[in-house]
Amino acid sequence: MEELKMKYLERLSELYPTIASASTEIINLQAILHLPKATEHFLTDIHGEYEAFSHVLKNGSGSIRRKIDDVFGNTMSSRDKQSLATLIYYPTEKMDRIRREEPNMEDWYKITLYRLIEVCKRTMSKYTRSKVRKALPKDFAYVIEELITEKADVLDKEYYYNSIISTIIETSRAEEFIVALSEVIQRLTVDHLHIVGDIYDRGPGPHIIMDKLIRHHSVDIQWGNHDVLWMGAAAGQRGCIANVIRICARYGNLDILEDGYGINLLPLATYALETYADDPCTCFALKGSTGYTAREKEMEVKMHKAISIIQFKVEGQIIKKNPGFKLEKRNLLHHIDFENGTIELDGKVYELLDKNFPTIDPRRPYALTEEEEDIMDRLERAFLGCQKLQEHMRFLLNKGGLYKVYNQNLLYHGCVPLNPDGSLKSVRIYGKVYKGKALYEVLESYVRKGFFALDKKEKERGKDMMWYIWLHENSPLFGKDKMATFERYFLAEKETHKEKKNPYYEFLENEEVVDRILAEFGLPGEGTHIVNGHVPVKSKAGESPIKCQGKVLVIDGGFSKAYQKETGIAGYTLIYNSYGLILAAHEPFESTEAAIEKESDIHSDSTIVKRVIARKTVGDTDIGRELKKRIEDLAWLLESYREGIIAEKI
Ligand SMILES: O=P(O)(O)OC[C@H]1O[C@](O)(COP(=O)(O)O)[C@@H](O)[C@@H]1O
Ligand SMILES: [Mn+2]
Repeated sequence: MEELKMKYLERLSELYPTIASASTEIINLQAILHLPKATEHFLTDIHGEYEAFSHVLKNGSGSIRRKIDDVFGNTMSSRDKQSLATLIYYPTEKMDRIRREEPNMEDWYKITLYRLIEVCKRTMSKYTRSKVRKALPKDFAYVIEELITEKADVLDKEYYYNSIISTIIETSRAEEFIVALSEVIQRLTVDHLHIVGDIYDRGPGPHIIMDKLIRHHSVDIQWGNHDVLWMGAAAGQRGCIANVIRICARYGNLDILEDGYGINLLPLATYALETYADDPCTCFALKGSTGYTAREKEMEVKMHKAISIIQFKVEGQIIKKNPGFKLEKRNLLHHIDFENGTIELDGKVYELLDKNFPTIDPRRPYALTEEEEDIMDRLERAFLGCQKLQEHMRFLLNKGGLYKVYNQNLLYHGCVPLNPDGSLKSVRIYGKVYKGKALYEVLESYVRKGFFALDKKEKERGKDMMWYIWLHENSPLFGKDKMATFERYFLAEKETHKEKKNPYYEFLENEEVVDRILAEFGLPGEGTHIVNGHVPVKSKAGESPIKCQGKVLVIDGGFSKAYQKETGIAGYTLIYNSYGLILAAHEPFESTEAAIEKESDIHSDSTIVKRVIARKTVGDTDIGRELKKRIEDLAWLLESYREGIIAEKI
């Protein structure tokens, strides 16, 4: 036998030193292969909406409610079922309310514990004992296991069971126990979470979402253009920093930076107040600014204008530094006629809605003033030095990437850039040409270089590449011909605001093109899907998230409040369980408060995208494939023991 093989066999025999231990492991693994496939959830374009996000995580996009229905059927009223569901989502808060109204808490504890244990049993039924054990809270692990496993050798099961429950109540541990059970149910309902990009921007709590994701037991993230923008900012790329601040200002969310990340915006605020003292900055009105005083609003509007102008200048510099990006056309400041307050674009003269540019020198329009330079300098240091932001970005780097292939599904945020004829578009990145998967891979490598490269030039390239990914026509995460930020602020003519999508979006119903993309990423054949976010699905206008007979699922349903008037719903969750693919469309989420008080849930309207003929098992998944390989190796070890090639190690 080859030396290497023998070495491997020896190593394996250290782990499974006897015939008995190797065969037991084979039996265990075989058993796992036959368990139903664990549930995966896919969420996308969360855009800082942490309350809705957290609710969807808690309710498993309706999965917990479905479990309650399965367990109790008609034996429980719909109201009671909803109460039980709310308790599972928000156990502490719900019990605070119940205590105020319930005359007999002891009775309530008994009934509730009984019900929770039943739901718990159902939730755990498809996992191995060892997996369940790992999910159990330390304090209650033993008791929960006693309660959820059938005790064949205990004669009076009911008595045994009741006495455990009574002891829990007598020792005043009922509420803690209820919280523990609820959390286990939540935890095991969603086994794995996929985030298909855009955690950041528009909504108020991306940093809270990141904290939650970091604590989540099993998650992967495909970066969205907004996430990469924040990554670029955290790496100190000035174009990204300016955009991040501008978007926070636009949505009245500067406190994400100030309170959430502790980034000092005072230099920018003072500068904006001075520079635009008498300027109403009407073009820079805020999109969401509830809870602001008039003075606060005034200040934010001025900051919004100040950082936007800085952004246009800084971007001009990046474009000049990187001629390979071919973005000269997007440099617009030098087309402004500052005397007349107009701009010439493609031979046409437009009147500017705002004519006050005290900080732009018409001879050197892209040069920062001394003060602006100083502000950017400080901001750069603040972003680079913010520990929490760096931690969040490190998490994105570790758990994420630009795309993922998982259980026969291809996940990415935006698109695969295509030519008008549907073929893969070739894109030049720092002098070399890439397309399809290779394009994704080179871009991802540059993102990582932007953080980790030792070579200064490569690191700089990596940083600029993050800005490129944010807004470039050839970026798979952006996929539109231009980002019309300048036009949207300064021009009334709507046609100039138009951002034309890459041909990719026209081919979503074209099976040949879709199959080609899937094959490009190593997924030829049946039973594969593309899961895509980024472009809000206008379900109100009759658009369906299910494209190409279910091969493509575009699941950006507008968690972002700003987009709900277009989409008509509050986001989608795709659920992939052992029975197939289900798409849940959520109705707008009012508030956590209402969810607890009124027991209102995100109404999840579910569509079955695909029902499998035979229930999917672990054996059908990526993990299953790995387990099968392990079984093969173990069988080889076993044979080697039996054939005398290797000795047992007892
Ligand atoms: O509506 P807002 O916040 O002004 O943002 C508009 C900009 O956001 C983008 O839609 C990008 O954000 P998304 O990735 O969420 O689509 C740009 O194409 C557009 O210029
Ligand atoms: Mn996006």
